[in-house]
Amino acid sequence: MMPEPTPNKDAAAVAAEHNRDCDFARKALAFNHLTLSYIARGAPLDQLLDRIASGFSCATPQRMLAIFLFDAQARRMRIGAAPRMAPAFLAEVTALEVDDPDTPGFWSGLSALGAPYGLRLREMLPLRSFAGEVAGVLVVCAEGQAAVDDSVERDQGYRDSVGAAVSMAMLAIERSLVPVHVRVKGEPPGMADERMALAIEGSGTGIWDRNAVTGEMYYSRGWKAILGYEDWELSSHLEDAYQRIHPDDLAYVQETVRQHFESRSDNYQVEHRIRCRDGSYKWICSRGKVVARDAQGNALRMIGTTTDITEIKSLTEKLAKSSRMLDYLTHEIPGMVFQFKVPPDGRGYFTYVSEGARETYGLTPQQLLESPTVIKSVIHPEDMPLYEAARQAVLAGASHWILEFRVMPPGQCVRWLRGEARPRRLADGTILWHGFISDISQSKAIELELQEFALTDYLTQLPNRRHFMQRLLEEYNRIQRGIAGTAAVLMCDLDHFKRINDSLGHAVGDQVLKHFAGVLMSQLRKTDAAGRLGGEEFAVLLAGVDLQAAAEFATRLQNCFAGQPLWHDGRKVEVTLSIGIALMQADSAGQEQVLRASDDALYRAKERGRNRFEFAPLACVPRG
Ligand SMILES: Nc1nc2c(ncn2[C@@H]2O[C@H](COP(=O)(O)OP(=O)(O)OP(=O)(O)O)[C@@H](O)[C@H]2O)c(=O)[nH]1
Repeated sequence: MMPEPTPNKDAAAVAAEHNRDCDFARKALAFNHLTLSYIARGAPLDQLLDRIASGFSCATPQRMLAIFLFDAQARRMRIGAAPRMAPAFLAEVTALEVDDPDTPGFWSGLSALGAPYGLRLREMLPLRSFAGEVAGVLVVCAEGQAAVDDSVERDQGYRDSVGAAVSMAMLAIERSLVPVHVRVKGEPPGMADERMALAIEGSGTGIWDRNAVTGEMYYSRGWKAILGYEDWELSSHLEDAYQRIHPDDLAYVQETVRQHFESRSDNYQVEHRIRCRDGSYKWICSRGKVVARDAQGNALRMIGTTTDITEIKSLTEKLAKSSRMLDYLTHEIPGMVFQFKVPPDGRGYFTYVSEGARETYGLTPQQLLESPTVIKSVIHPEDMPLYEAARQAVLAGASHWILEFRVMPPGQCVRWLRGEARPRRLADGTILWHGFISDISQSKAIELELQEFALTDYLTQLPNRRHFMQRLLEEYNRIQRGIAGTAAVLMCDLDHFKRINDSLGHAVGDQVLKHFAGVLMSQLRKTDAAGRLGGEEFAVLLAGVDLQAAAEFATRLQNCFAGQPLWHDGRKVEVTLSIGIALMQADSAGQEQVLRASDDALYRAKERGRNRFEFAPLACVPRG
């Protein structure tokens, strides 16, 4: 109760004190209401008594409150709640033998026990059951050796607190005596089909029921369990419910509810975060529906279910992450990543194509997904047989796929691509190919350049020995297979070339070699070939000719070379040419042997005075 104002206090001080008292009374009332609602919902007795004792200690810090429960059979006390009291003292209390806690003798005994611990017993009130039996005692103690300020006990607020604590403790004790099955009877309100509700609860889903007019909420036991609450916990106020929703999700939830209340959606469905008892957040999915409206269409009642989707959310997030990662990888790496599926029926199709399809084939991923044959429209015609053969091999179940081929996307220049893929065989016979297409145009250009470099004589730009010998072998094979007739092989050597080097210098010698190469090339047909075999030695292959035609060519070449001499410092650099000729035919032992025979003939031409040609006698060309 509010103390009487003293005459020397000014009005402001009195008002402040009054406000403090009102505030205190409001808080105490709210605390007691909540405790009573916990009692009504059957919260465990120990937790209730603890709440009552702690609440009292908060309101009256000068005193300590303990509740001891009496077991008449064992004539012992057990601790109901005793926050802040020494464990040794409590141990002695439980060891104390009590005939009847409702006697002055018990008071003295308990006082004596507390004294050594600095506890001075101020009140001891019996807690009676409805049947009138003493079920326990509520004890209030002062602490310390100093003189006790007994004005505390005279304060009406204190008296009210003690009274409330006693009443609530008695209620809690009485409630704890009611069998459980009696307590759960009658809930949940508004659940027409209890079995259905139980089934839903059994599946880990919670049920809620909202009075849309008063804002009162009913939560099922399962709903509370999702958030880690006991069945007797949680208030039924809508404001409290909204406070549990993650602040970032609140507006979205409220807006969705509003829309459903206004009949703008058939169902209410939200996914949001909600605060649990331990302060952590869970993701939940709530689905519901307004089940009753008034004549004006205003929502009266809404029922729904809540499912914990935290794990699904985290899995979804993980999946999204790896999918994003895949996208980043396939988008950022130049080239096209794909998955190609070949079912047992042998008709293959793409199941995944990355964005790289645009830069490789000049086609969209969608085009490839719709039909893999669209690729054929951009394959270089010369590489089509190669590509088709590789495709057939893939469909037939090859063990790998590696192919370098050219494409000509519309409006773009020719590009070299390299494809590589490996198969994975599934149990049903399906083969999944995973592969990668890269644009190798740049490296291919370098490779071709190097190839050219490796096969070309740097000075004259004629094929070098290796290249010429390849060409000679090809022609020999053609003759062997009967595709071509005879061919002539000519070995040409500049006469006294050393003298030019010695007299005019090596650089002029180089120019003479280049000049001769030019003259030689000018005399060749497309089907012929020439090469610089080394030094001032050149070889010529005249396809499809006999010795007569070869002799005519040799004469023409010599005349041509003589008729177009190189000029140096205003003077002609006159060089003549010796040639040895051998015939390559079907029965020749090999291209090397034919070349050697022409070389022998050249040697004879040199011997016989140079600037002339000689035939290798047919008998001298080894036969196979
Ligand atoms: N300038 C220049 N000279 C070269 C090159 N390769 C070889 N030679 C020279 O060609 C000359 C060939 O001399 P020899 O083998 O004696 O032949 P020759 O002087 O032509 O005499 P015959 O062949 O017997 O008519 C040597 O002096 C080589 O150094 C080259 O790439 N450039």
